[in-house]
Amino acid sequence: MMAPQKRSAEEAESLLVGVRCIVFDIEGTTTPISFVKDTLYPYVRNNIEDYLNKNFENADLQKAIAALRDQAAKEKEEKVEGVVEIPSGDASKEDVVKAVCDNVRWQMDGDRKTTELKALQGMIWNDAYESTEIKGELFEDVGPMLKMLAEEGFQLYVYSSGSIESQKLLFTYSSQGDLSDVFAGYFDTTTGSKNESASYKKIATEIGNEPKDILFLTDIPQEAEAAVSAGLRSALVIRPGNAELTDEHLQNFACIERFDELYGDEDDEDDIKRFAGDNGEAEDDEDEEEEGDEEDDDGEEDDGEDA
Ligand SMILES: CSCCC(=O)C(=O)COP(=O)(O)O
Ligand SMILES: [Mg+2]
Repeated sequence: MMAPQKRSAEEAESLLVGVRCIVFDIEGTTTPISFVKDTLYPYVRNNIEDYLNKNFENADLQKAIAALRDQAAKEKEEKVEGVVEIPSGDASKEDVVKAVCDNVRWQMDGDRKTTELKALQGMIWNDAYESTEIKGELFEDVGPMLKMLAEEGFQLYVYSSGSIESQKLLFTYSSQGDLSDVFAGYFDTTTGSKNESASYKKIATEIGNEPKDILFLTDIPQEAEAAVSAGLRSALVIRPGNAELTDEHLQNFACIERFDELYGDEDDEDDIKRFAGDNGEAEDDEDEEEEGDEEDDDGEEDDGEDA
């Protein structure tokens, strides 16, 4: 196994030059996989039955159950092995609750990332976050770097398989305080699978930016490849507890271990701020003189109006 292509301050080029938007994956990127596997998922397993019994009449829960039922019926037709069906509305509450618990536990055993499963998980986590029984865990560089990037004018987004509701909960009730303000928007699998390039094209359209101006950060090479196929930039994030990357992935992608490595060497930092943060504000004279007739990465002369 090769050593990660770590970006030292002296030699690394910034990954942020020309970038306007940064899209963050959660599990393995902002948040330890262990938090998801050892805290969030067990909470669902341990509390699902209670949650269903207490909230059974709730309209949103009934919608989530109906979605799981439709998904299971479709997968039964497709002969998906082991699928647990959910009886229809005229079945007893007890039977429906049991089937939903079995279905959810079966899906979680396979770490499935289906929209239907993720929607119900998000609803169950709501109580845990609001009661502060759970706080969204983040790697220690995440909060400060998200705030700094947002202050510098980058538009920040989340794209995770977890439902948008659960993404908002994690960052609102995070171990580093309420970070929900730093994000301009959230995407989940209702936009499409994270392994498909079409999803990233949709995200670019929805946020109104050219794919080339968007950087996607993830721990999963297949997701990075899908983003790059859609014309986005992507870098792999290596965090403690993540799956090891192959030599090929380490060679093909920029890899970072912390978000401050996005900046590369310090000389680039002014250019990065100018591109991302200049929302039409004039540069001061000193900066303009220093820029001279530098060129942008698209080959055009830098007139300071990139952002
Ligand atoms: C949004 S927090 C819940 C994490 C989760 O359920 C999940 O599937 C995370 O997947 P990701 O796409 O962030 O790797
Ligand atoms: Mg991930």
